[in-house]
Amino acid sequence: MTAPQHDGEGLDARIRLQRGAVELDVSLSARPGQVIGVLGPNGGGKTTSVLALAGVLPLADGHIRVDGDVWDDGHRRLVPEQRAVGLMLADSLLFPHLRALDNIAYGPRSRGVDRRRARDRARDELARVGLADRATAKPAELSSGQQARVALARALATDPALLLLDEPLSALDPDTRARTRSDLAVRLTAYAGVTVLVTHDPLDALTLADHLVFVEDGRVTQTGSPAEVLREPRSPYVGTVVGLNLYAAQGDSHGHVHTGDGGLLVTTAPTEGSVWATIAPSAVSLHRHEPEGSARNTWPLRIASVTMQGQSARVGLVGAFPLTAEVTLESVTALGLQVGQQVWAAVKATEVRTYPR
Ligand SMILES: Nc1ncnc2c1ncn2[C@@H]1O[C@H](COP(=O)(O)OP(=O)(O)OP(=O)(O)O)[C@@H](O)[C@H]1O
Repeated sequence: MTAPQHDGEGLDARIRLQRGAVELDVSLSARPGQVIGVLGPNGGGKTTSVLALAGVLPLADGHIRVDGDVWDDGHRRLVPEQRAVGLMLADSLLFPHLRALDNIAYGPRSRGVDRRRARDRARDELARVGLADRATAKPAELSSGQQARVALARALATDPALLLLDEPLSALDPDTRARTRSDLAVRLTAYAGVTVLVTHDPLDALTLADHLVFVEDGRVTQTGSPAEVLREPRSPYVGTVVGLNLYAAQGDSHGHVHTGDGGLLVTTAPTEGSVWATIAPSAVSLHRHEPEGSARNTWPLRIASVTMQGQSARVGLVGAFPLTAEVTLESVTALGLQVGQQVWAAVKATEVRTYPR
C-alpha cells in the first residue's frame, strides 16, 4: 500500500497481470487530491500499470477501485470510456486538425456535454494553464511546452477521478520542462482527484508527488514520502535516484559494517544485523596520496567517469570499494582528475549512515 488505508474515497488498486516477461503485482492507493509518483527502471511495469488503470489492459487478478466504484476486479471490468480517467503522455497526441479549444472540448463533447458548455469548459481549462489567448491555435502553431499544457487541460476537462500522467514532461527541453513542471504543480494543487505520475526524473517526482512508489521488475521495492525515500533508500535503484552511495551490508555493535564482497566500513552510529549503509557523494574526499587525517575509511581507487553537474563534478570510482564522489570543479582541476587515474578516496566514520534492511 502506498498510503494509509482509507474509506473508499480515492484510488485503491492491486494490479496483477503478466506482460511480456514481467509478472506485475503492484499496489497503489491514494486519497483524493494526492499525487503518487511512480518510478523505476525501464521495463519494470510502470506504463503497464497506467494502462491497467486506464482500462486498456485487463487485470488477471487484484482490483481497481476508484471512489468506491469497482473498475476491474479480475472478472468484471469497465471499458476505458466508462472510466473517469484523464490521460497525458509524453507525446501530447493532440488532434492536429483541431484548434486548441476544440481539442480540449472534445472530451466533454464525447461524454455528452452540449457544444456550448463543452467550449466554456475548454476555455476555462485553457485559462487555467495560462493559454487563454491561444484558443484558436492548431497544435502545429504551439510550442512543445504549450502543447503539453493543452494536453493537460484536455485530460482535466472531463473532471476525471483519476489523472494518469505517463512521462508528461519527458519530450520537453530542460528550460521548457522546468517551467511546465511548475505550471503542472500549480494545476495539480487545484485538482481534486488522484494523480498517478510516471516519471524517470527524480526532480519531477520530488517536486510534484506526495508519495513515491518504486516499481522494479513488476514489484514495488519501496514506498514513502519523498523525504522518507531521500533519507532511507532501500534498493540500489532507489539509491541511484536519490544520488546516494548505497550498500547492502551486515553491521556489528563495534561500528564495523561489512559489505558483501569483503568491503569494510567504519561508522560512529552502528546498527546491528542486516543494514543499508549510505554515504553521500559530497562526503567523499579525493586525494592524490594516501590521506593521513582522521578519516577512518580510505581506499585506493581508479576513476571510471567524471561528469559535470553545475559547479561540481561527480566522479565514479571503481576498485575495492566502488563509490561515487562529488567534488568541486576546483578540486577536479587542482587534483588533475582524469578517467583511468588512481586516487585515494576518504570518508569520515561520522558520514557513514546505517539503518535496518
Ligand atoms: N506492447 C507490448 N506487448 C508485450 N509486452 C510489452 C509491450 N510493451 C511492453 N511490454 C513488456 O512489458 C514489460 C513492462 O513494460 P512497461 O512498458 O510497463 O515498463 P516501464 O516500467 O513503463 O518501462 P519504461 O520506463 O521503459 O517505460 C516489459 O517486459 C516490456 O518488455
